[in-house]
Amino acid sequence: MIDVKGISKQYGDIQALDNISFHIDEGACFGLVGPNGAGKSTLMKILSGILLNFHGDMEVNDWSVSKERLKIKQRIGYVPQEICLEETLTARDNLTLFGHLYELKRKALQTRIDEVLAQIGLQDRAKDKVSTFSGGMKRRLNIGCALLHKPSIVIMDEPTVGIDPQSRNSIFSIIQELQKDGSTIIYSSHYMEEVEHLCDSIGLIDNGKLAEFGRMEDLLEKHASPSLFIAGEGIDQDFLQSFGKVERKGTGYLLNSEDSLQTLEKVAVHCREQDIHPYRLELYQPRLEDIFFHLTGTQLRDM
Ligand SMILES: Nc1ncnc2c1ncn2[C@@H]1O[C@H](COP(=O)(O)OP(=O)(O)OP(=O)(O)O)[C@@H](O)[C@H]1O
Repeated sequence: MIDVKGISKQYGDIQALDNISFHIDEGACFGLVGPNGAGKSTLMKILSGILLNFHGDMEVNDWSVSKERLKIKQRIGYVPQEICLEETLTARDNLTLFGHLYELKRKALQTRIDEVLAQIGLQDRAKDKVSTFSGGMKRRLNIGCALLHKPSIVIMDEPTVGIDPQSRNSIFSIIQELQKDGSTIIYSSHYMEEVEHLCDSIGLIDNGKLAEFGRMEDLLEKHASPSLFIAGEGIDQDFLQSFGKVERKGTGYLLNSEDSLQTLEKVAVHCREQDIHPYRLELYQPRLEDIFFHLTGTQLRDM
């Protein structure tokens, strides 16, 4: 169990984190979601024990990060957002270098490196220089370096930025295997679909503040009042606003009302009477992206 207790962090005048508190169950895959600059990396670095100068505390199984930082660090594997590898060395040599940082001994280290190479699917490229690797392979090796000491908590800061869909899927598989083996995962992203796909609990962060956190299914249920999506020629704000609250979404409009099913019937009748033929008229279940927008007024994309 990880307990984050009132963490705040300031860089000069910038309030990067403002009194953040949440908890993560053991074995969970926790997604930290927010737009660029929201404070995700800062929080990840504090949770990893790398960034020391902050207010508040974090407890891992009742150990406080401010008092038992080294003990906690041994249980954590941190995958930074920036690729942190030596390009002129092979994959195996990079892993050996990181293994030495974790003070793993020679024979045990080589055995562990073989296990990690299999885990990240790079056995065949172990002897190749990192400079010959694709972006996705570098990302996987970056993850491998954080797994050498068998951490029970793995913290990954936007590990899929700038890679192709195939590499992304293989990173998802690595994460799912880690979770199956009992690890707790903390995963940050500004791609909502990734988090929906991978994580069982989430924290939504915007402008240094935690807008919401909890189990994914509880959150979806809490914010899940369906609305109506309608699009077509002749359908505009004036046409719809007598039925409820209207907002533009993509090529059409979202219509929020007390009873969306009843509204759908009324809109359908009205369309027939007016000889208007929508090409889409359907109930729309909010996604995490909508919930985030509803809570913060901030879009996750194009920031
Ligand atoms: N070392 C630093 N010095 C000064 N300001 C910083 C520093 N690191 C981060 N910040 C600022 O703190 C805020 C939060 O940044 P942070 O990198 O934690 O956000 P993020 O959610 O991880 O963003 P991204 O998705 O772009 O990585 C931003 O306003 C950023 O400019």
